[in-house]
This record gives sequence, structure tokens and C-alpha cells, in this order.
Amino acid sequence: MASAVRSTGILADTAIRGLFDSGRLKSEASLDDDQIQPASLDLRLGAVAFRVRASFLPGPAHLVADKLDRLKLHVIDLSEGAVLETGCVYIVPLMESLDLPAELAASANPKSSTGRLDIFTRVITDRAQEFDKIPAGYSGPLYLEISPRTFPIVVRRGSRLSQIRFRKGKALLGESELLALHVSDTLVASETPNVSGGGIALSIDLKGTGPDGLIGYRGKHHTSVVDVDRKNQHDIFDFWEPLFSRGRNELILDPDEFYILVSREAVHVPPLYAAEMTPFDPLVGEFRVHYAGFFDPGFGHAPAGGSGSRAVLEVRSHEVPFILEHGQIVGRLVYEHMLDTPEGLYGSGLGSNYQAQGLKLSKHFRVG
Ligand SMILES: O=c1ccn([C@H]2C[C@H](O)[C@@H](COP(=O)(O)OP(=O)(O)OP(=O)(O)O)O2)c(=O)[nH]1
Repeated sequence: MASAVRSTGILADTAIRGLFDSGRLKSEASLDDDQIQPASLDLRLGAVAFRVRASFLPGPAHLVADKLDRLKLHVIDLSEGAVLETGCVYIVPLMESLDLPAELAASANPKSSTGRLDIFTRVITDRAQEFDKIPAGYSGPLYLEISPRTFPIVVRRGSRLSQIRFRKGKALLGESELLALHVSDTLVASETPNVSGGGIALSIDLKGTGPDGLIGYRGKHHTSVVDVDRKNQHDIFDFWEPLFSRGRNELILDPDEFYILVSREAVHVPPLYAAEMTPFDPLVGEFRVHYAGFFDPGFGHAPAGGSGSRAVLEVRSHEVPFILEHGQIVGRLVYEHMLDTPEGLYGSGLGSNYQAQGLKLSKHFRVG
């Protein structure tokens, strides 16, 4: 594999390990074996959760801890596991903390498994004016805001709901670079690739691929709890209602319901790139696609067993019912350069859960 020679880009697994070795990244417990991913680090919950009245940003003059002193309603011990209820907002200090050098910034995103469970999460830093953005040179603790939307969840100290990427300088591909990469490496398997708005468009599949015409799932209400740390644990149909195309090629999104749908196109992230899904602007007011936006290097990459991987989309409509049509553009993938070649690629022996996926619910569910 060709190695990257760049001065800007997203840090790969080896460099993330290097951040720990040099004390730029710290954790109150030793790392889990699979915590470092090809282009990101999973963040772990600490031992307590603060139930707060409402979400907040500390703003430039405040530490999160000061705000918590004023806003906390209740402190929950996570050492043996605890239920976080839907509709409530919790703040959890994370085990990992940062002491970034001046040239390194970072950004956070829910893990795909977290997004697929409709758990709203955002990372907050001291003096933050934005969620999920960690400014270059940040030194201090990290906190996670958690608000389960559809299912109550069980979490515990060490649960991994969110992930962080480290970035040196500007790494984003411009549109001409993106088009050239698409021509050489087929990023999105479409006969008419749409490169615009800084990304390459993804559209929705509402025809269904299998003989039964399954197009997606809608989250049920008043379910049992989902344990975020247990795979293949819950029966799909206790939590999800399957949706079928029945020849209509469209889906009416009900307000305030949560849907898992899938992209029409297969997606590919070559090894020297990392991608992120962003909303498609003109439709932002009508519905929201995805919470979890990071796509790993190697996702959908044939040598890493990824041929044909679709993007799973987390969709929620806002105020009014909205008709989604087959082939409608719902998001864009933006690509960034990696600073170095990852040692491991998504899907290649890393225990990845979603390589070569079609329409796939989170790893917590099983059929039957
Ligand atoms: O909205 C999204 C976000 C990500 N992905 C894909 C691409 C990504 O590379 C893969 C895994 O994402 P992530 O690493 O966030 O998932 P995870 O929950 O940590 O699962 P894994 O254990 O497989 O890494 O899922 C989607 O299909 N839809």
C-alpha cells in the first residue's frame, strides 16, 4: 500500500497511539484493545452521569464543571450500569482528556452504533462555543451530553458512545480533487455522480433490495431498554417495525419518528482518506439525516472485504410529514486526506460490525 506523505490530514491509528505515548492524550484507565480505530479513538464514559435540566454550552468564560454545579439535578453512579431515560439530558465526564499541541484540532461524532439507536450525543469541552469541535491546542477534560430519543438505554463506566478524530491543518478535499478521486477510485457507485457543496451526493433507496421489498425500519415506542454494550442481544421486532416498498418507491416520514434507511449507492472510502456524511442543505429544514457521520478508511474498500457497502442513514423528520422519494438526495459525503496510512483498515480483522452492510440495524439486534 502506498504511504501518505503529507503535512496536513487526519491522524491514523499509529499516530493516535503516539498521542497517548507523548501524554497529549490521557485516560484514567488503560486503553481497551479495540479502542483505537483506523482514523479515530472511541471515547469512554466515566463513572458518573449528571442528569441536567437542559443541554448547554459553557461559552468562552466557563468550565463545564462550573455549569454542572449549577445545573445538575441528580448524580447517577455508572459503575454497575444505569438506565438513561428517553427525553432526558445527561452529562457524563469522559475517561479520556486532552493536552493537544497547537497544531492539532479534533472533532467528535457519535459512533455509528449510537446513531442507529437514536441516541443523541455531543462532546463538550471547557469554554466551548460549539458542540463536537475541539479547538487546536485544547487542554482539558471532555464531557459527553447524552439524550436517548427512542429507546431507554443501559450504559456503564467504559461504554463507548462517541468517537474523536484528530486533524492537523486543513485536510478537506476540494471539489476538483474529489472528482478526480471519484474517477480513479469510485467513491459513490452512481452512474451520475453529483459532486457539489464540497461533497459527493448520496441518495435514498426506497425500492428495497430483497424479494420482500424491505426498505427500512421505524423505531417503536415504549420498548424495553437496550444495553449499549451487548451485541446480538435484542429481538429486532421488539424494537423496530419493518417498512416495505409495496411498489410505491416513496415513504412518508411521520414527524418525530425515527427511521433507519439505506443509501441507493454503494460507498467507498479508500485507505488514504476519511469521509464524513453531512446533511444535504436544501432539505435540512424538513428532515434530518444521520447523527453519526464518520466513515472510516477502508469502509467499502474491496481488498478490505467491503465491496458493495451501503451507507445506513438515520432519518428523523421535523415539524411536518414529509414524502421521501426513491433516489432523492439526502446527504453528501465529504472526504479528507489522512496524514498517514492507517495500520488497520475498517473491516480488515478489526472486529468491524458494518463492513459490506446493506440495510443494517445496530449490532445490538438479532432476528428471532
Ligand atoms: O451514518 C453512518 C455512519 C457510519 N456508517 C458506516 C461507515 C463507518 O465506517 C461504519 C462504522 O462506523 P463507526 O466506526 O462509527 O461504528 P461503530 O459503532 O464504532 O461500529 P464498529 O464497531 O463496526 O466500528 O459505519 C454508516 O453506514 N452510516
